Amino acid sequence: MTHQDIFEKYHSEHLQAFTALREHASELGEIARTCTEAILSGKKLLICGNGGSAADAQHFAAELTGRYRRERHALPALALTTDTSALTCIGNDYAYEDVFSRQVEALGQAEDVLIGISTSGTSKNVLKAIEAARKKGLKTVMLTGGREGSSPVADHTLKVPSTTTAHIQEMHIFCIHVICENIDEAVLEKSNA
Ligand SMILES: O=C(CO)[C@@H](O)[C@H](O)[C@H](O)[C@H](O)COP(=O)(O)O
Ligand SMILES: [Zn+2]
Repeated sequence: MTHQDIFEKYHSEHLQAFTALREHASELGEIARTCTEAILSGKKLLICGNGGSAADAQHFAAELTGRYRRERHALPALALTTDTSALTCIGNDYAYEDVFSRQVEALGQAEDVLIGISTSGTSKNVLKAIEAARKKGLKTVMLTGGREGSSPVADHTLKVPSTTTAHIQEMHIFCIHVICENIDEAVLEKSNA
């Protein structure tokens, strides 16, 4: 296959997933509302995921603590994927599936939002983080994909209509940016009122 063939195939698969995502706009709206309400009431977002989704968790948190598109005050969000001492201690002394849930137990407070990102929807550490968050009274959100076997365990779940990890990740980052647009809009509206 030439680059042009690869490009056309990849572009068309991406477009198919992106077009189908339109059907999930209202679920994404619910998720954005959950995150926005938490931020407006002084609560924080905790975000976790593995591999590419760990990068997405960090990207998301940085949009809030740093900035997204517009100038505004810093907002509280934390990726649970960045503290190598915590990750290696918990992974080594307990189990890899506990690396996020243990941090949720330590850092999560009622009405914060835990966002789990998993393209398969089956990563045990992400599922355990959602369980731990529920127990502590956090709101829970899951960004996942359309594969069989991933059943919703969170208060709000967005299943991207694709079964290809790469395209699910591409849709996740789009969704994250839409959530950030909503948060910025509400925060700026409040600070200008
Ligand atoms: O980015 C990729 C593949 O595009 C990989 O790093 C991928 O994120 C890893 O295999 C993850 O461990 C997959 O976990 P999950 O999305 O199924 O929860
Ligand atoms: Zn971004």
